[in-house]
Amino acid sequence: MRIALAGNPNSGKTTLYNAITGKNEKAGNWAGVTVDKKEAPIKKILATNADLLAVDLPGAYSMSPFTSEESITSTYVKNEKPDVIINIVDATNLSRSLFFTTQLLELGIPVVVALNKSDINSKKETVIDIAKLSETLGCPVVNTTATASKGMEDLCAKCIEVAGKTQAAPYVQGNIDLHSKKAVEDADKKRFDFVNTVVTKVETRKVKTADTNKQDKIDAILAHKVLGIVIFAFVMFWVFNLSQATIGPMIADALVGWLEGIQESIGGMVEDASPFMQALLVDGIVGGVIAVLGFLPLVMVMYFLIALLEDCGYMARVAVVMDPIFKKVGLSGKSIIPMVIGTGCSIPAVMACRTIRNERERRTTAMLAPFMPCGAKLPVIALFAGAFFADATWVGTLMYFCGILFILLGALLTLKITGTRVKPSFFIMELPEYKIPSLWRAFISMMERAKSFIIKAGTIILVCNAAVQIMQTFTITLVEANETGSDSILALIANPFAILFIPLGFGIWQLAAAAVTGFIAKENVVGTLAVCFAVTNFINEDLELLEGATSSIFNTETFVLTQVAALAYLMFNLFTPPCFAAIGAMNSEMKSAKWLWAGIGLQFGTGYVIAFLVYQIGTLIVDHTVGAGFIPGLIAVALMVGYVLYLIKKADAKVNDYALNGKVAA
Ligand SMILES: Nc1nc2c(ncn2[C@@H]2O[C@H](COP(=O)(O)OP(=O)(O)OP(=O)(O)O)[C@@H](O)[C@H]2O)c(=O)[nH]1
Ligand SMILES: [Mg+2]
Repeated sequence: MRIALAGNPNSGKTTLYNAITGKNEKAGNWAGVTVDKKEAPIKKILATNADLLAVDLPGAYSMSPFTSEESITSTYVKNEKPDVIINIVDATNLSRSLFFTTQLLELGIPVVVALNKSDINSKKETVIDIAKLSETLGCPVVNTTATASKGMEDLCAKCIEVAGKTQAAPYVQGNIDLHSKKAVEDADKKRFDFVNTVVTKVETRKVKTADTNKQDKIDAILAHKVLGIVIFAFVMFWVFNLSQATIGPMIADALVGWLEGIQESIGGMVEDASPFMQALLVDGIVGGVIAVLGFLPLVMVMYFLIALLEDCGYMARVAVVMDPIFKKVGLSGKSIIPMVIGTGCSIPAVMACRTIRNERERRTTAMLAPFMPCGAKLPVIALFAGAFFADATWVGTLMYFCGILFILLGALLTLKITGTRVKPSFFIMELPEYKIPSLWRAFISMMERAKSFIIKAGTIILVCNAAVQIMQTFTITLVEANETGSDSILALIANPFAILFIPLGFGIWQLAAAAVTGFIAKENVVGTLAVCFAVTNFINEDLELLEGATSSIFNTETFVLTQVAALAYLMFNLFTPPCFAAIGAMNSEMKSAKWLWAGIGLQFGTGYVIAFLVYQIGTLIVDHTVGAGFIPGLIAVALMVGYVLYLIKKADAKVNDYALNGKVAA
């Protein structure tokens, strides 16, 4: 038996789904977290009857969808005909929620209403007469608190009870002309009137204005147009400080020590094997994986903090703060949600673009969201911040805000190139109430993400490291490469790229190889460097600054990477296209090959130009002379800029053309 969970955004569908299925799908304190349907069997303890299947759906305000994720919900309940619908209603906002409820009740599928967040109602002394509501709606109503798994048995029992039965709809719209805006509006108004009479009948509120005033006062500061941005910068600084400079590295130190112990014992076990096999297993596979895993605590602390910020309702305010800025470049505050999600991983971030109604805005956001430093890029940031910049915190924060800046610039460029005159899209975001974030939920969310980080390290990263180790050990004729590996297969493949990177300050084959493997997965940058330089522990003293600017491993006899070049390299890795998986997600959300290739082109262009500017201008400031490869680099950058200007001009001409024709017609 299939039970669909449907209801308004942010009503607690996913939390309830997790409670009855034992899954850990992402829930968050804002509207539009779930963008795709998810299915899982309901836990046996909740129902004596076996095969119950729950389907979590994206939030919807009505059966006539506005956004593509809303249409997933309406299409699902209409076409897939679930056996029962659990309509999750936010009990703190009955009048808004029941609009959708009355529509669901018209479908002829048995409905059970879950009056969720009933804990908040008890606190606020809002009382809802369940018996009366159930009688008026003609379906069972159950009080639930999904966060505490309360009311779940009752809910499941009611579902089994109503399955296969018919319910009379309390309100029937009748036939109207769906093409007439007026007719639809009138019908909606009538429905609202009906809902309001129901609410007045069943709900008694003890009005507590003091409470809402307190929220408004906090919002006046946190969502203030200027102060809000300063506070956001301050908050992100602390997120990076705790995750990358203080708590994160402390835990990482202990973890790496322990992992190195394991590596040694594995080394002991294969003492008798051939030197090649030893190197492959101990340095290549185990060493490379450990180098990446060493950063796990940093990533976990960051995930934990972001989860807390999401849960308390702060991130929804950030969207409001950013809205006016994003509007100027043709996006809206809605685009900030994919970016917040992007600090975890670009794939769900790109998928979250579905909540954006305007097609151009949606594609632009999907193309630019990967500029946010995701969890996989964090180890790269931490490595370079630690190795080259004693104060690790500002590097991470800077990269975060550079990500936002490049998103804004990219959006502006896209706007100019597509030649669209911006019709400001309205951004209405319901601000969730502030609440004390749950440490437990943040912990669960952190563990869920940590699990995928570990799995990735043990699979893709492991295989890549092994491949890199093998390619570094042998020449193309399959004899052993020299000590430095400069005649190895890896060097052979990486050298052409290294030449392209000379104007960016890192024309070194090892670094080029790491940047290239980074397109498979960004953690590979760290893994490949670990294998190439035979370093396992990037966290502790190995990388402490030497006197002067650069760290020990990047300051060998063969090459010296300056601080400026290191920053350019870091930015190149962060702001070129994301990993292949994220590009796949971009492809499926954009649904246009032209946009996809333009997006990848823009990402490559951005990374290259930024790295060039950082390296050349930085070198000019530090050494009073431009860096290597300045002229060829300048030509390459000028060509890219020229091409973009040409596209803008072409778009402008098209727009003027329209304007002219318009005049003629008038
Ligand atoms: N106090 C309280 N909070 C709840 C309850 N159920 C859910 N929440 C919170 O409400 C917020 C939204 O929960 P989600 O489960 O993500 O809501 P959703 O309906 O799946 O939202 P979308 O996927 O965006 O449509 C989260 O911050 C939850 O912790 C509840 O019973 N009581
Ligand atoms: Mg959800």
